[in-house]
Amino acid sequence: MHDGSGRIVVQNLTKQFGPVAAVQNLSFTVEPGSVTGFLGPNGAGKTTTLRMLLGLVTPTAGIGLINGRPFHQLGNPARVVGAVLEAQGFHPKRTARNHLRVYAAAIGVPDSRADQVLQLVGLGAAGDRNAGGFSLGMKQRLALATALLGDPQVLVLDEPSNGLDPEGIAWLRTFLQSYARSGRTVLISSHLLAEVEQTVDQVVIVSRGQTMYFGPLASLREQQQSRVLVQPSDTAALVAALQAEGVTAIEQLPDGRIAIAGVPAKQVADLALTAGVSIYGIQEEKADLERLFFQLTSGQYAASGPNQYAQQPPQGSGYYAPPPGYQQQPYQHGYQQPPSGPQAVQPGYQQGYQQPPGYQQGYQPQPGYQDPASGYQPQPGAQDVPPAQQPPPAQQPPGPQDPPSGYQPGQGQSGLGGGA
Ligand SMILES: Nc1ncnc2c1ncn2[C@@H]1O[C@H](COP(=O)(O)OP(=O)(O)OP(=O)(O)O)[C@@H](O)[C@H]1O
Repeated sequence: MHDGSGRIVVQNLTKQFGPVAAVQNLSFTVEPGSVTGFLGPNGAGKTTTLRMLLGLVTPTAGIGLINGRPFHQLGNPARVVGAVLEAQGFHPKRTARNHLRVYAAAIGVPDSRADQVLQLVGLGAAGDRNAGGFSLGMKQRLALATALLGDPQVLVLDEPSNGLDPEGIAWLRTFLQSYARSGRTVLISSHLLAEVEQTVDQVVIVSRGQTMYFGPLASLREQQQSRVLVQPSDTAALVAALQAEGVTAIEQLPDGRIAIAGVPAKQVADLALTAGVSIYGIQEEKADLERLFFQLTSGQYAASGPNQYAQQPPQGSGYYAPPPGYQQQPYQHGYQQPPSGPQAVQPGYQQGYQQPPGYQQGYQPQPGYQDPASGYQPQPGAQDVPPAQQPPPAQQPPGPQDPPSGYQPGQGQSGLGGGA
């Protein structure tokens, strides 16, 4: 039996697809009560990791656990984990309500749950419409509704904001935060930090299948450092003057300016004056999280050449500093060598999650839901279906409502926990 903790543990997960190292030694933990963002550029290995966690891909090495168990040992996984990997695969001629009823029957929850989850995701008025006519955003909501059918303790969503309009994104944010604050676990992937920045409490940032950062978003924010952007009359002379003063975090910008981190603008201007360099423009720039994210992940496809002014980044400043354990390479503009091994994950960030203020407010769990610590209870009605009458696990919903061709259990509407 699983431990009911709501905890996701990814331990040294590795997946090699022939020559492609999709995921390399990835480790992180997601605690209940939080929304965790799983972030990285296209091809970073996010989907592969989630698919391994959901038992859809066999790891080359390592393990993914939900409630202390691999997915296939969860019993009726749809009651533990709801997942959306792709908002695809709905039968186009099936109404949203019927789609949900098929899956409700497959996991042994009553038909009435279909209407409940339609309401939950804001599709209450669209239950009689065929899913084939849904917009991408509506399909995202329907996929989420499917994932919620089993009233799961853990939600795993791959790029859930795809196709949502701004109102939909705001709605999803509130929904996921409320869901987490009711004591559940939410893991969402995205390739855009900005998209989830206001939603997530902690982040796992991956690049080229490796962990670049794992910890609270607040700590990542604290690592930011402002830069001074300068347009000097003689760049080489100013760089030499800065380096003579021990200033090494200097970057050549494409527009001809140089960016200097770790020193105030006044010091740069004074140094320039002493060196006889005129300043045509100077500006203090507050680093934003997006740029830090880009710097952590840009190695994946970066093709920029070496920066002629590049020096070793300042240790511990957090601005360019990679996690402890990182083996320093000659620093290149826009390029960060990834860390190797689990020790690259910042140790302090693995500490227990602190419940955010307002915890237990917001999302109201289904009646009958109990805190995981006291044993997870399926929602009322679910247990009304005697085990003998329960349909077999939802490999394929039966009969005339068979999924469209190309459907694979666990894809698309994998609210059944990847095919349960
Ligand atoms: N079945 C597969 N066979 C071969 N290579 C694969 C397979 N699945 C994924 N890959 C490769 O593994 C790497 C990671 O892919 P993955 O889909 O996990 O990344 P991602 O971070 O989810 O990207 P995106 O944001 O674009 O969805 C990519 O290089 C991809 O081409």
